[in-house]
Amino acid sequence: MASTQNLKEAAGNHSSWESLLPDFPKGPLCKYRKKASFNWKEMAVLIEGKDIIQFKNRIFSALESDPLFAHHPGEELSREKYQELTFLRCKRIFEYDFLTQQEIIENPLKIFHMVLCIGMYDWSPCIQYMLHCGSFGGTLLSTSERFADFVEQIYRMKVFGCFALTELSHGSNTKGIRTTATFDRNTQEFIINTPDFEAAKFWVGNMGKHATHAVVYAQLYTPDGQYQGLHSFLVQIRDTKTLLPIPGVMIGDVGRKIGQNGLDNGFAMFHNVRIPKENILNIAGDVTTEGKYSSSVKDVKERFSAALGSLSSGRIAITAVSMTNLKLALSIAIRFSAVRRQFGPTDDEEIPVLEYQTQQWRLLPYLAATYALDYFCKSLFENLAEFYLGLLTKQKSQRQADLGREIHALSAASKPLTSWTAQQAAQECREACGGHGYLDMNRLGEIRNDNDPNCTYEGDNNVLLQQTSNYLMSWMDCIRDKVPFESPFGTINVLQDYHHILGWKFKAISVEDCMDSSVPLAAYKWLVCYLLRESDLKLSKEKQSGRSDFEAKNNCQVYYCRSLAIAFIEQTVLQRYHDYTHDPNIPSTLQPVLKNLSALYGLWSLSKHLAVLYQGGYASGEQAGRFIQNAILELCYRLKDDAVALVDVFAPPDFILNSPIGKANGELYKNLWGEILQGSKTLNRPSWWAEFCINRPVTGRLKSKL
Ligand SMILES: CCCCCCCCCCCCCCCCCCCCCCCC(=O)SCCNC(=O)CCNC(=O)[C@H](O)C(C)(C)COP(=O)(O)OP(=O)(O)OC[C@H]1O[C@@H](n2cnc3c(N)ncnc32)[C@H](O)[C@@H]1OP(=O)(O)O
Ligand SMILES: Cc1cc2nc3c(=O)[nH]c(=O)nc-3n(C[C@H](O)[C@H](O)[C@H](O)COP(=O)(O)OP(=O)(O)OC[C@H]3O[C@@H](n4cnc5c(N)ncnc54)[C@H](O)[C@@H]3O)c2cc1C
Repeated sequence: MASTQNLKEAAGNHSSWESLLPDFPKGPLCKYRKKASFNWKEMAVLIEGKDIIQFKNRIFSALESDPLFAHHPGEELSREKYQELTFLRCKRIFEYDFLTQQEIIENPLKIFHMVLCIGMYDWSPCIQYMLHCGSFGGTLLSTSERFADFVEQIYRMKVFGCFALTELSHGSNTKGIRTTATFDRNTQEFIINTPDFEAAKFWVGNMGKHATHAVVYAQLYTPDGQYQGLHSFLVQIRDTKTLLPIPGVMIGDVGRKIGQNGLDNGFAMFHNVRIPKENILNIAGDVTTEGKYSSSVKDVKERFSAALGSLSSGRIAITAVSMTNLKLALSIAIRFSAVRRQFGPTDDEEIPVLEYQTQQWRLLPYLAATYALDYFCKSLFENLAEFYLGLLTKQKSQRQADLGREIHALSAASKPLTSWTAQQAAQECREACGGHGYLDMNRLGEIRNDNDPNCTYEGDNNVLLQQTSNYLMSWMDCIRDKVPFESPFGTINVLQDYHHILGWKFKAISVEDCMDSSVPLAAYKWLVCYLLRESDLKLSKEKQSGRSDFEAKNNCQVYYCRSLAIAFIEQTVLQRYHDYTHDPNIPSTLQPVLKNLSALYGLWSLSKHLAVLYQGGYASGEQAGRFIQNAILELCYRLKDDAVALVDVFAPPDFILNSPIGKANGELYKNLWGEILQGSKTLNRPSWWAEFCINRPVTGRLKSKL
């Protein structure tokens, strides 16, 4: 549903938008801006609302005016300097204190807008901040009152935190974690121990150089020798006055990474480190003074879910981080494509590369995906806020448990979908900008490399998709027995009509028929039901042929459960975006372009499943596939004149985007040339000039004499 406030503001008077969103400088992009079918400012107000636009402007201009955030063209920072700068910038975010508690309560979505604005500038300080306030602080905040005073220290940056789950030899398999926490009744302490280096905590963001405290996951043992499963503990790892390691803790940095090098990812080994009894995060279980394990959650599996529950918010955060990378990459590639000219119908008339069908087809579906995923992220964050409120208020209802399961299933698939889409888009945008896309200063390499770990951390994408398909498969008994069911956010309610939907067929009889997202949406509903049925059948067959549960599940992933999880999340994104774009309250000036985006996202995503649509009998004959392909091309064509304005809606200011070829004035060559000449060493003779001019090589001097 469209936000009523945003609808009112979009319908409001145009002059009030002007001060919020100043016009772009005149230049080569004006040609496309004039051709747009809608007013980009009206669209921005509809999508974000004035309050958020003002809030974002406040953050962007604070960063732009602050020398700590100044760009230094042509300068290459060492890793150590970059880590220092990242920390100083993170500290500055605390000094700005952009959000009051009251603002967070009134609109929790502002937290995410704030961090994403900072991430648009550079992901390193943003992720450092999120790990500290979100993964570390948020986990303690939602645990119990016991940590209230400590949480105060987190948000005042008196301590600095990290989240330590992964070990050198175990990441995805969290049950395989080998760090131990043994309760000592005599001293009322837990003893945290790393059995050997393969069980060292590894990859932990902030741990490498500066975190003072960690949420450490460990296997709990009570004094009776009983193993109580995976739990988390608050452990001090460095002295807050000296940043030297606490006795018994060996900590270090894992080294240079492919991206995000401002962040210090680290490792730690604990040699019988003692922590107070109160430092167990009593989310699902606790230990009494006598050393007895107590838990209100009787089921071991449920305790495990609760111990890992805080990962869902991280996965939703990463969904939003990836979607933001789409915005950055597309802003650059589309502005470039609208100005860059190559070839033309006549020798003396070259046309912008955006006019080429191939360029449109390579970029515009990602633009449509950005709009659909942006809307989805916000709706998912609202779902998370509802779940989080329940956690904070200690809800123990069945609904709260169901919310947790659904949030887990959604976040375990939304992270893969969005991070992979951004990964592919960043590469496509890089190539779409030709050689200039490969220049570091144009930022597409940085976006691609910084996005890359989104596919791995907070759970490897392929592993996470199994969680979503497990959740979907868990409804099969209800479906078979025709027992009514529903989920709190309604995302699985489509399965209520499973038997009926399986009889559906592709019905469109022309390309024009396919130009609305209702067509791909219907196909997706069938696809989800079909893949669910096939996955279930495959699992039964595997079991019947004598395979163990483990083997059977493993043999059902490729083409079955994995595809099911992907189809489900794409269908969910499309359903929400379709409903939004077809809301009768959307201004008529914006609805046509929004509907085109929705249709393009739906058809383009669906086109990757064409083989299955035919295989399962939903589509038959040549026409269905041809209609879908032609509709995609037609939508790309219809959207190409809107593309620049659509990017203007979400592109951050030039200072933040920091890409000469992506600047809002479209002066591609002037911007690029200017930036190159600003480099402090661009025109210098190399410092090693004498190696050529004086120390000439003696050809063959080192040739083997054998
Ligand atoms: C001013 C500012 C204030 C801000 C404060 C406000 C705070 C608001 C909170 C916002 C938080 C924002 C956080 C931002 C963070 C952004 C960080 C970005 C940078 C990234 C850093 C990276 C950090 C990391 O990588 S941490 C390490 C992550 N590691 C993993 O994710 C490991 C992946 N593996 C697993 O999770 C599991 O082992 C899994 C899921 C593969 C399961 O393995 P297994 O096969 O052993 O178990 P199952 O049998 O499948 O599961 C049993 C049972 O449990 C259920 N379950 C599992 N996980 C969850 C879960 N997370 N939630 C709920 N339920 C879960 C599972 O479904 C099963 O249930 P059944 O019903 O039995 O099927
Ligand atoms: C930049 C970065 C920052 C990180 N920050 C943190 C942090 O702050 N805190 C923290 O605790 N961790 C952190 N991590 C670790 C991260 O969470 C793990 O890397 C992630 O959970 C994946 O685990 P793994 O590396 O052990 O991969 P593995 O589990 O070893 O996976 C290797 C491959 O095997 C495949 N695979 C594994 N299991 C299965 C299966 N059952 N079925 C099919 N295929 C499978 C995977 O798909 C993958 O391709 C970070 C990682 C990175 C890269």
